Amino acid sequence: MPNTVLQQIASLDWQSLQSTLDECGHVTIPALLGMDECRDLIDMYANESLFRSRINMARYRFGRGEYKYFQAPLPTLVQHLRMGFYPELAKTANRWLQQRGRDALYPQTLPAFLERCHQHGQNRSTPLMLQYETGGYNCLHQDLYGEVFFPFQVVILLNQCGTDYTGGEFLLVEQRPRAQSRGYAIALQQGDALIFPTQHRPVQGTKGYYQTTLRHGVSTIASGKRYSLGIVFHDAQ
Ligand SMILES: O=C(O)CCC(=O)C(=O)O
Ligand SMILES: [Fe+2]
Repeated sequence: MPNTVLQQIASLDWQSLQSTLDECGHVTIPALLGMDECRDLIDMYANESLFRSRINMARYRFGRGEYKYFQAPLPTLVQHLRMGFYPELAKTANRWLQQRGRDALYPQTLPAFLERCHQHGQNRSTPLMLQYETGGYNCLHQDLYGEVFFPFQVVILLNQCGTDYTGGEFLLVEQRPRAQSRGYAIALQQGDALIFPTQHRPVQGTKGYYQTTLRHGVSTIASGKRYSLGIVFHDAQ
């Protein structure tokens, strides 16, 4: 497979994406994947040999639906998405730390960051695919899998809202210190990638930056079946 996704990610307008991330904490990249790539990923879902484990969400009261963690080595497209997004998001992550008077923490490349995960006993791959049927949903949560975690993650919607399913919006809830929480309902289209914070983001206040806490989830699928791909950058314990 050619490195098209790597090239595509590298040629995005990162200056504009970075400033939206600074302002809003999250940003959508429309149609990063084409329909064929989305379909190929959905087809992978049935191939058990590609995954290390399958989670029935209702069993853990995580929601209603199912997800599977990819087995390492990751399929090329998934690996390229993880490799391609990491360096730019590491820059944002380090800039956010520096805004809050902290040292830059994130190495420039994904292999260097994963090496740190491995040193902390986090060896299991975390990119995942999720499948929800009518009535399915994903409770608000954070994807932290150990002491080491990357402050951004990416989700890509793999099928089409309105055609393949209805409902099922991506939800992001931002808890602000000493204030009420704010909710964002993000209606993604097939192939769209959404970058969002794993746990926190800095917000400029009158006396410098303060930190908000984020959780994400998915609203109820009113009809049909919804598929998504989650790119988590840290490996799991
Ligand atoms: O299905 C979704 O859109 C949400 C997936 C999710 O929770 C994740 O990628 O971490
Ligand atoms: Fe998640």
